[in-house]
Amino acid sequence: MPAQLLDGVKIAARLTETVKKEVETFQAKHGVRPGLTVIIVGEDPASKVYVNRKHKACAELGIASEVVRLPADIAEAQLLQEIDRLNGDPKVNGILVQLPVPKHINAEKVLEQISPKKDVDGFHPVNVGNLTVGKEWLVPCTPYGIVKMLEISGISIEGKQAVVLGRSNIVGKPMAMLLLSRNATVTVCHSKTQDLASVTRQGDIFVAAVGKPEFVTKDMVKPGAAVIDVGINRVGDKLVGDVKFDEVKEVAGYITPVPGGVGPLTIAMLLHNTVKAAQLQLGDR
Ligand SMILES: Nc1nc(=O)c2c([nH]1)NC[C@@H]1CN(c3ccc(C(=O)N[C@@H](CCC(=O)O)C(=O)O)cc3)C=[N+]21
Repeated sequence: MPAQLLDGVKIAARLTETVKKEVETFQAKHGVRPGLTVIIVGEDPASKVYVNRKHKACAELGIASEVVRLPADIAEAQLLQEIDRLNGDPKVNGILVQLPVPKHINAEKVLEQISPKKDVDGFHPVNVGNLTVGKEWLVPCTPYGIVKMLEISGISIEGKQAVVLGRSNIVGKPMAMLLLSRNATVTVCHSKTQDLASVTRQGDIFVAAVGKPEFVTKDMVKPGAAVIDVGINRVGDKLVGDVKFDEVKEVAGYITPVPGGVGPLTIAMLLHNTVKAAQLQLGDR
């Protein structure tokens, strides 16, 4: 029997409904709307698409959103200065610097410049540390969205074997932390893992976040597993995930499509984090 499809658009809409109520409560209490500023450096066309999506999603919810567009050749020091300005602006509750940034800019330094209370990506070392000690404060949007999707879909995590393929700071590592704190037995595997398929086949929950188009084949998947595809790879004019969807759906129990899976959840959790950041700054939490 083919896998049940996990519909990210539908689940994101549900999550967004909740955020909308949080925005209304916040506004009633404080008389202002939560505000998000996205900084985009240079002209990457894919980045533009994401940034427009975020902007639109904010508008629908009553979150004030601004986009700061900076030239690709901006000096690092100037970008850091711009972040400082936003750190000090009380109307700005969330700051997101769209990644990747041009090569002459040190991304790590940029992320560390953002005030941890405004770090809606959850990438600042303070927030990484919080997550690691079990304080879920501002949690990276993609893995957080995946946990919400599992919960809403009735896929239990506790006691399960969870396999995370990929160890990025953005997805793999925080994903592992979230699953671990929900009492899964977590394995993180990657490009240097020996006999990879025998490892990934252990996963009742299998999160693929390697950034290689259709890398995960059916022999790598445990029958009945929940397969979560984080990949967004442009192949020609097509968007494909890290999972070979057509064959893996025949063995998996649940599977997310690309597009329409994890991507929309990422946006929903960004909105959630923006409200949460605003609440933190105004002492609601
Ligand atoms: N600081 C930072 N934070 C990010 O969260 C961040 C980033 N930089 N840089 C780029 C990636 C990518 N990302 C996506 C978000 C939503 C979709 C999304 O909604 N995708 C739709 C459709 C995508 C399409 O049609 O192009 C889907 O999967 O159904 C995709 C990708 C956030 N990122």
